[in-house]
Amino acid sequence: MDIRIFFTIIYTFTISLPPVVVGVATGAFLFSADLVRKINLPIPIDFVRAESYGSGTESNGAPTISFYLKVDVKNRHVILVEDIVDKGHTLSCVIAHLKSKGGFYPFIPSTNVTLALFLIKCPNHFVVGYGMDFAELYRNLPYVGVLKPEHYYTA
Ligand SMILES: O=P(O)(O)OC[C@H]1O[C@H](OP(=O)(O)OP(=O)(O)O)[C@H](O)[C@@H]1O
Repeated sequence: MDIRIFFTIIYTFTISLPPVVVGVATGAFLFSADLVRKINLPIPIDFVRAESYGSGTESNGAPTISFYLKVDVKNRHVILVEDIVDKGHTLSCVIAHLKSKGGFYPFIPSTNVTLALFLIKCPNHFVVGYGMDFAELYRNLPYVGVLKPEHYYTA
């Protein structure tokens, strides 16, 4: 059997396992919780922690990401759950890491990542609530709101 066909069969088999849900904490914790309760399968759920905004409203451009996944994502389909994408630094770091965990079958990455994003369209305002924060506050609001600039401008 051609080696590529062999690995494609293995890939098809492994990728047909139930997906692994990986939420990006902290912001995506409520969306992740709501999302997984709609999935009627015995699926593993885990989180990575990422932070680049600190207590301000601008990304520092270099997210601090802690990967302490308890779940093995190798050869699995990962549903990556994010609350919001702004500059995209966090997302690209996390995806690169997840893919590096999986290695490659010939020609095919063995860890597939699909993004489940909460805020797909967002006006150009600083939004909080439903997991999203300003200086660690407002995450528990049961809705998404716009933070008035007077709350974060000090000068
Ligand atoms: O596309 P980017 O510019 O990288 O920004 C998006 C990220 O910023 C926020 O996280 P934050 O750094 O505020 O940490 P938090 O999830 O703990 O609130 C948000 O939850 C995303 O993960």
